[in-house]
Amino acid sequence: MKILKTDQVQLLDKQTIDNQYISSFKLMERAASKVVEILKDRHKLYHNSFVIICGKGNNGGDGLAIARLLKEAGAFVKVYLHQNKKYTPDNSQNQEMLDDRGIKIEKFLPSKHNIVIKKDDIIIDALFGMGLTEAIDSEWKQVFDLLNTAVCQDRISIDMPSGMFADIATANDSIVFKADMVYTFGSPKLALLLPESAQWAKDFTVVDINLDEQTLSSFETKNYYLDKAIVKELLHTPTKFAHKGIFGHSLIIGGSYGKIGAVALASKAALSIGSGLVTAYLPKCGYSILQSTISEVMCLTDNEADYIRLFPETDSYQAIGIGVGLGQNADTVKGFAAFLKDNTNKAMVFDADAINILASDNSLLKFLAPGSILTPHPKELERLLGGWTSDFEKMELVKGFTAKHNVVVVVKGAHSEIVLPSGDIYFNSTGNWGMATAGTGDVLTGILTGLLAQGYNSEHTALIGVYLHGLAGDFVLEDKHPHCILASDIINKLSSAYKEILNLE
Ligand SMILES: NC(=O)C1=CN([C@@H]2O[C@H](COP(=O)(O)OP(=O)(O)OC[C@H]3O[C@@H](n4cnc5c(N)ncnc54)[C@H](O)[C@@H]3O)[C@@H](O)[C@H]2O)[C@@H](O)CC1
Ligand SMILES: [K+]
Repeated sequence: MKILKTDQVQLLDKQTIDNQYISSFKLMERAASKVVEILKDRHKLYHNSFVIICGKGNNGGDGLAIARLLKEAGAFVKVYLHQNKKYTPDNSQNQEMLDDRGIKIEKFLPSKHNIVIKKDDIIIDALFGMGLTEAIDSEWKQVFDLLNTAVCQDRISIDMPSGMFADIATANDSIVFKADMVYTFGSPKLALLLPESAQWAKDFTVVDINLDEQTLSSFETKNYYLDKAIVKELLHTPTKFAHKGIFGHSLIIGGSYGKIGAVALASKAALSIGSGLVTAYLPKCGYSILQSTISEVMCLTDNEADYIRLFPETDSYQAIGIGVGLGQNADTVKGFAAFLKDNTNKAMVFDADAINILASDNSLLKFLAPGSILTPHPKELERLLGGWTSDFEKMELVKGFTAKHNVVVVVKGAHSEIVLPSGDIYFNSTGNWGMATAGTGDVLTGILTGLLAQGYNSEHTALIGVYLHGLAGDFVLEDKHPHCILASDIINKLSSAYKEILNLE
């Protein structure tokens, strides 16, 4: 799914109105009724009352229409409207419709208001949406403080949390509504996908309002929301003549004393995603552990007992994943550098200490084979790139890195960002907070290595792998609370993830 800029969203709304021969009022009505349908699932309408705070524009128009439709559905609503000289035509029309139905609209000024929030209320924020052009003025502070701190049942924003920009950074000290849930129209807005926005948008749901497909497909973008449709297109379907040779041989290099489990997880994940064969290369201390943990994995050991000094030959393998549990012993670091220089044509998956070693000696980066995949978590990324002042700046830094080294970077997080050498970014849509636990990164490394081994190119590997990893994590939630997820649970649900994408029972 494409992520659109503000001007594209505005043009798309306009083209939808033109091409579908509908009025802008009708489109607003469509948007409002979709939100009300979703609200009926989220809340028992009769148990709470909805306090709807509306602005002067079409975001406020949405709020007014939602108020009317909620009232018609039997809910108790209280409507506040920003007092203004001018409203958009659809906003005005919705005000009249509320008047006609005897639903009172209480007008307020930011500096003088009598908004009351009770503990059973659900706040709906429809003050500013995609029309926000500048930071909200300080005269609004007391209104937002009240809305953000009052005890209530739920805080919902329409389209965007008011005060938050959709595709540029919003300053940390800005006046912004703090939403538990944002119902955003058409496609996710870029800012909703970035970690720094979590303070204002805990979660979001994309509300499909049947915007014009033809216009949508004509838009150019560098940013995508990685969904099932994209991944389904990329997956190969093997024939009955397949044999283990064509599914490739993966090599997982890693492990040090006390961190052999990381190699076990990555190796098992590589097998489970479909690599035909998997060999693990680790220090001697890991041999018995690995052999007794996973029967299907072959094992090669270094001469050292507790860490890796000499790295293996790679000719027999279609894919290599390196770094899980590796440690940073001085001999390991030296061996790793020599290994990189010997393998400048072999695209690999780099994780954990492999990334830390690259970060501590930038001169090694020029030896990365084109198409390599790096999977840093935020701390590792910071070591690799230095700091940044906002997530928007971070994106630009990562794009510079992927272009310069011709590699793919997966920035791990709630919506992991897959950054391609072209500068295209895919934000993952699967996964949950329970996956922020030990070993899930090792599992991802194994998945990516196993996909590379099957002949997927690096870009497709990263897209398929990150999506399946998150989806498998979502399947774990069917029988576990997020707190209880183990990395190995994710491996056990990879099959369900595959089946879901391929629509198999
Ligand atoms: N255009 C359409 O057909 C549709 C629009 N929809 C809604 O319309 C919204 C956009 O509506 P609008 O373009 O009217 O804009 P908004 O309702 O988001 O904002 C209202 C107005 O506030 C003013 N403004 C901007 N920044 C301000 C600030 N810091 N302080 C005070 N005033 C400020 C601007 O003049 C802007 O036009 C979307 O977010 C969505 O909720 C939906 O109804 C779907 C259809
Ligand atoms: K809003």
